[in-house]
Amino acid sequence: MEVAGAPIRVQSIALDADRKAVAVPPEYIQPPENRPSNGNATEHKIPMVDLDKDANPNLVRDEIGMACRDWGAFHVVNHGVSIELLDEIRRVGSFFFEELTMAEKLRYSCDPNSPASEGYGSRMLVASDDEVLDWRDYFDHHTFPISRRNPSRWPDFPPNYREVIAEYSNQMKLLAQKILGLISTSLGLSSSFIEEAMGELYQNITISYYPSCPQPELTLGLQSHSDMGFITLLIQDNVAGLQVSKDGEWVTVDPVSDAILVILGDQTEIITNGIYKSSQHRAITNADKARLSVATFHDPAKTMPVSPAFKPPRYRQVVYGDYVSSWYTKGPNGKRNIDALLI
Ligand SMILES: O=C(O)CCC(=O)C(=O)O
Ligand SMILES: [Fe+2]
Repeated sequence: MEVAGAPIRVQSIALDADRKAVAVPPEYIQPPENRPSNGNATEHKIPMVDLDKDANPNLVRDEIGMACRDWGAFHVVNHGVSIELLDEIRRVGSFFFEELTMAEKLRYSCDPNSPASEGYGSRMLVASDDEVLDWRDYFDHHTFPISRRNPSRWPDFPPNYREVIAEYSNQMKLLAQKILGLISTSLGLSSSFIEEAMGELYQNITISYYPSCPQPELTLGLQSHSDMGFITLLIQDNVAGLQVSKDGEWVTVDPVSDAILVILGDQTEIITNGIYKSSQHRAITNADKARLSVATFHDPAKTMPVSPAFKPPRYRQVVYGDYVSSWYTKGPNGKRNIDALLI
C-alpha cells in the first residue's frame, strides 16, 4: 500500500538530475536469502502450448493439464489475440512511463490508503512500512465488470491509450474463459465449471514498469508471490526478468513476443484441491534496461465463496474478499496465504 502523502515512484529515485544511476536506497535492499542470486536454474524451460491444435482438441486439453500439474505457469501461442494488439499495449504502456513527466503521471496516482486501487502506484504488494520495497512502478486499470470500467481514470496519451486498454481487456477476458474451460475439462469437470464457480468475472490490468537498477544483485522488481485470483495472463517486453519457481529453483521466463503466459492463481489451487498449484513467481531487475510487463488478472467477486471441487477437501472454503483482505494485511511472502488454508 502507498504511504499517505508520499507518492514516491521508483522511476524518480532510479536516476539523479543528470540521469545518472544512484545507489539503491536501503529500503529497497533485500535480505541475502531473497536476493536474485539465490537458487537460479537455467536448464528448465517453461512449457509452450499451441492452442491451435483444433484437429485434436484433446491434445490441447492434455497439454494444458500437464503444464498445470508440472508448472502452474505456461506459454500459449495461437491464442487468437493479434500480435499488433500485444505490441500496441506494450507501446502505449511504455509511452506513459517513459514519455510523460512525473507531474503528469502523478495526476493519475492511485489512492494511497486503499490496496489495489486504480491508477499509478509503487507499493501494491508491500503490506507495511517495515517491508523491503519492490523496484517497480505500475498502473492498475479496473476493466471488468463493465460497471467498474471508467476510462476517464486512465491516461489519455497517446490518444489511443484508452481504446487499446478496452480492446485488450475484452480479448483477455475471452482468452481467460477459454483457458479456464480447458483447465476444467483437463480435470474431468464440465467446461463451464470454473467459470460458474467464479461467478461474475472481475478483471484488472496492471502494467508494471521496472526502471533499470544500479544494483540489481541487491533488489527485486517484485517480491516472491502467487497471484490471488483464478488466472493471470501476462505479456512482457523483450527484457527478461520474470522468474517462476519450479521444484524450489527460480527459472527465468524467456520473453516470446507473440506468446501469452498463463499463471495459475490461488483460487485455482483451491478449486482443484491442490491438483494444480498456483505459481510462485517474482521479477528481478537489471542494470542496463527498464522492463515492462502487462498482467491481466481474473478474479471472482469479493462476496464469492471458493472451495475445492474434489473430496476430501484439502483447503478450507474461503470468501474471496476475506482472502484478499488477509493477503494485503500480511503481504505475500511467497505462498503463505494459500498455505494457511491447507487442512
Ligand atoms: O512483471 C512481471 O513479469 C510479473 C508481474 C506480476 O507477477 C504481477 O503483477 O503479479
Ligand atoms: Fe504476479
